[in-house]
Amino acid sequence: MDAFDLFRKLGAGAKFDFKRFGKDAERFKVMQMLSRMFTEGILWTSSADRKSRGLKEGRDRDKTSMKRLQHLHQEKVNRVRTQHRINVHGCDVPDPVCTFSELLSEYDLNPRVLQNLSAAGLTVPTPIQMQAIPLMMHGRELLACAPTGSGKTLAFCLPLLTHLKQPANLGIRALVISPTRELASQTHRELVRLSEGVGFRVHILDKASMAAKKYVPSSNKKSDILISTPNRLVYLLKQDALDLSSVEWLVVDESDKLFEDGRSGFRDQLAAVFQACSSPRVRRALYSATCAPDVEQWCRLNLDNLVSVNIGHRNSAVETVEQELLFVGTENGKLLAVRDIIKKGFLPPMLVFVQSIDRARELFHELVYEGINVDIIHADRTQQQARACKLPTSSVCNVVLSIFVYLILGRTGRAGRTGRAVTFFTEEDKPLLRSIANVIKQAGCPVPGYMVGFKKIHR
Ligand SMILES: Nc1ncnc2c1ncn2[C@@H]1O[C@H](COP(=O)(O)OP(=O)(O)OP(=O)(O)O)[C@@H](O)[C@H]1O
Repeated sequence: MDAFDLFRKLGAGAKFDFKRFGKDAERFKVMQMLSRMFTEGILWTSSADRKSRGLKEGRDRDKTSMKRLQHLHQEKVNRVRTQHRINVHGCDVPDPVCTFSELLSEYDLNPRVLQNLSAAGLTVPTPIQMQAIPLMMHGRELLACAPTGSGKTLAFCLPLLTHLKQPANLGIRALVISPTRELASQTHRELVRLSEGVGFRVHILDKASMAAKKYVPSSNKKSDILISTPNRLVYLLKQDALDLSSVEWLVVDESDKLFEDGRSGFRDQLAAVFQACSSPRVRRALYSATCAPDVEQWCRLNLDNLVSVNIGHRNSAVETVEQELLFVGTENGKLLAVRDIIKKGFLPPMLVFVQSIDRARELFHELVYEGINVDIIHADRTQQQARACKLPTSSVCNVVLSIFVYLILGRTGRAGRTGRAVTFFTEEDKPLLRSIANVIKQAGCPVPGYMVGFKKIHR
């Protein structure tokens, strides 16, 4: 029996004085339930009262009060969404939650999970968590877009744990697809941390765990949640070595990366995974840092009664990062500008994003020559080399060169921590400047007016 059933049983036929107790109902967050009971004809004025004043009169009066209260409630919900820049599209969207403890009473969150949350120092949900958690807890299919570092992992982990309730030898019931092994491990860690004391079997499908027999696909009845990269998953599916027919929740994390150019094969992989998750009860959620039109289009075609949630502006830069655009004239000017920033003093570490491996190598040698403590991360380096690239945040001048796209700059502003991002541009970059300046402006950082006035490019 859920909270509404209980409320319905207790309150059936009762009189509710909206004038006197309306505020209390708001305070105790039962307004939605009252309004549902009223619409379903369960909540009335008492029969004696109805008789003495005539049924119609009583009903009409209460209906007006209810409408007014519903209106007030909707206003409050809108205020919360506006304040946290939560944009939703879809029908019958549940209200956002403002505290994790609301999930106990309204959505049956396991108290031990709540305890694990607060032990980890997580007390207030982030905007994406406020809206995506209730949606998934209602079993709604979802496309959730929120900036990097905004807590998307927790936004899907909590509903998965709530949905599964407790460990069961029924096969894999929740599947998370992550684009990289690193992200898969991060999600694995989060799920293990949250489910401590509840006993869920959370497994990661990678070479290491399979070699160590931590996860054996043929005996997947002993697994509740599986996390995997798409390649490995599809490889096993092709060999008929994995049964996904018991999956009830499929989450695709960082879906924009999986759809990036050059990875169009992923769409076929995803289709294969969707097909393998053959249970009629399966629900799907896609999470992503940016709201790419092709991902949105794909979701509209493939998901059922889709709700999309966007936090902030689409493709926006993170607000905790102070963004700056700096004109450096030519390519050589970039090196001079980096040197200048370092000489003026800054709080290490610093990440420098460049466009190619060659460029990273070039800059690396220049900075080493200057006596700067610098390391480099790129795809050609081995996993060990990349892992060994550690950055002590002492007074030593640390620089890491990395190859990423512009918006990943947001990674410096994770979970509310602040950072500074400087984008160098040359004469050649001018055609792209208007779009970048607009993104930075949306994040609330100043940009010279002439930049946003540049001509729009269409492609
Ligand atoms: N409600 C919260 N309160 C405080 N910190 C939180 C909260 N939710 C998540 N975090 C922390 O914020 C950090 C970033 O979260 P997370 O990695 O889930 O972000 P993300 O949106 O998935 O980012 P990315 O797109 O880079 O993967 C983590 O260290 C996480 O523990």
